[in-house]
Amino acid sequence: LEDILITGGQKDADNLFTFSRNCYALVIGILGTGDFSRSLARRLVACGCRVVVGSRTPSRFVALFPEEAEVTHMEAANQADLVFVAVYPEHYSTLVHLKPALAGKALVDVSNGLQIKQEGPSNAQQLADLFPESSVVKGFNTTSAWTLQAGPRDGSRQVLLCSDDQMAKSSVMQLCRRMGFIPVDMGLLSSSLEIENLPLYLFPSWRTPIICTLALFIFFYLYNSVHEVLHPYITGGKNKLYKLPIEIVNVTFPSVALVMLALVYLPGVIAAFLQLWRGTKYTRFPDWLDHWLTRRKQFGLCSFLCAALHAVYSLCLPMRKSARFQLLNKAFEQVKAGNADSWVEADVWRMELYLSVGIMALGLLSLLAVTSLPSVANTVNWREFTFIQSTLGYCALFMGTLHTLIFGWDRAFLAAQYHFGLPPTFLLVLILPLTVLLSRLKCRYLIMHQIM
Ligand SMILES: NC(=O)C1=CN([C@@H]2O[C@H](COP(=O)(O)OP(=O)(O)OC[C@H]3O[C@@H](n4cnc5c(N)ncnc54)[C@H](OP(=O)(O)O)[C@@H]3O)[C@@H](O)[C@H]2O)C=CC1
Ligand SMILES: [Cu+2]
Repeated sequence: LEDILITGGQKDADNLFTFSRNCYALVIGILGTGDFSRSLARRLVACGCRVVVGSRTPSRFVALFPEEAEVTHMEAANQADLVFVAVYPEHYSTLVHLKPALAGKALVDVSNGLQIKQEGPSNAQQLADLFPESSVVKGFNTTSAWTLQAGPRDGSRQVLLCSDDQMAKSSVMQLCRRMGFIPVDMGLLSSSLEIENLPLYLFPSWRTPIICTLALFIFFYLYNSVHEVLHPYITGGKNKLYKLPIEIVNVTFPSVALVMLALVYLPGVIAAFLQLWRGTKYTRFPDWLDHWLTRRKQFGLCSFLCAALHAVYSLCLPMRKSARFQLLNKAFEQVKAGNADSWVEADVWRMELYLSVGIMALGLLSLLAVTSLPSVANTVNWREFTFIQSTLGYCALFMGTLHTLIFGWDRAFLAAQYHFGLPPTFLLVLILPLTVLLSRLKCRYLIMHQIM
């Protein structure tokens, strides 16, 4: 077996060698004259390949292709060593008359599905069934016509490829490198279903975090509107609708940011408790916890976005006309009352501390967000990464909680006076981070005493 593997490998290597040497002399066929075909032809011509384009009506489209490319009838595909099928899969069956011309050649299926498919056959497998004598390679569907045309400088460089025929796949990989892309071997043709689904996914790992952010935002926004707009209107007939676009949004964002940040660390705590409870770390977590643990980065980035927006909104608060009028009115009332000094030491200190802690929390969150980028994360080792993401993350959570505490403690009691009970906002915003912080300390204690 080893012998076969070695000689097989040698043969492959030889083939690759002759292929790469002949790449310039190689004839690449493209079926179809659509957007994809045009961009691909341009790219191939630019890297020195000979291109033959097969069309049902060549005369109509010849002007759209670079001069170096030959646009002829479909049957011309038999001149090519490797053929790209740039035709929609619905029309594959109209190509069957090319079966003899395409026999023994590598066919590249670049098509995308219209919807996410859980079960096969994929487009590439259907093409392979139609052309059993050709070797089908799936690839380039994740590369847009635009990327092909602009060249790989300005777009994604990875091209995912799969095929049952190792030789055909190697040739396409080689061609890929010639064109400046990075081929990624995805294995056998059965992977084609996954490759076809890839461009159709809509932020799959972001769905839960975004839904959570939106739900929390709506909840806190409604609560704050009732508290700050509806309540003064009903009890005092005051019109406070002007608060809706900025002030209410501004007090809503930090609550969402803090709860989302707590939700980054909560699953880790639950997981640690679960392991302690079970007395082992060698059992699987339930699916929901698994799902939650893998989405922590997205939760954190949503939290960062809310915190950053809160900072921008806060900076804009004094710019508003309403703030200026309120300031003037206050000043006038003060003059009328003959009060020369409105300095309140406790209020001053509270504001200074509250702002300072808030800025620190935002700074730490930015650090967490930046180090979550793959290119930055790759430059730190595992210990450094956990130090930043875990220790500094808890610091950010602590500072954020402190920020809310200093700002909101008297509001909570104020609201209690209005027979509102303790505002649920305040409760949720404080209880969740505090629980996480406390249980984290407890976990540390348990681990330190080697109970795990
Ligand atoms: N556009 C893009 O950015 C990308 C496209 N793709 C895939 O590439 C393939 C082609 O896409 P695109 O170039 O945009 O599509 P177009 O509609 O622009 O082109 C399709 C071409 O197919 C040819 N064709 C052959 N047989 C038939 C037939 N029976 N009926 C209709 N047309 C036929 C036509 O050329 P003629 O009239 O000369 O025969 C036509 O120009 C698709 O499978 C798509 O999923 C993949 C990634 C990106
Ligand atoms: Cu704040």
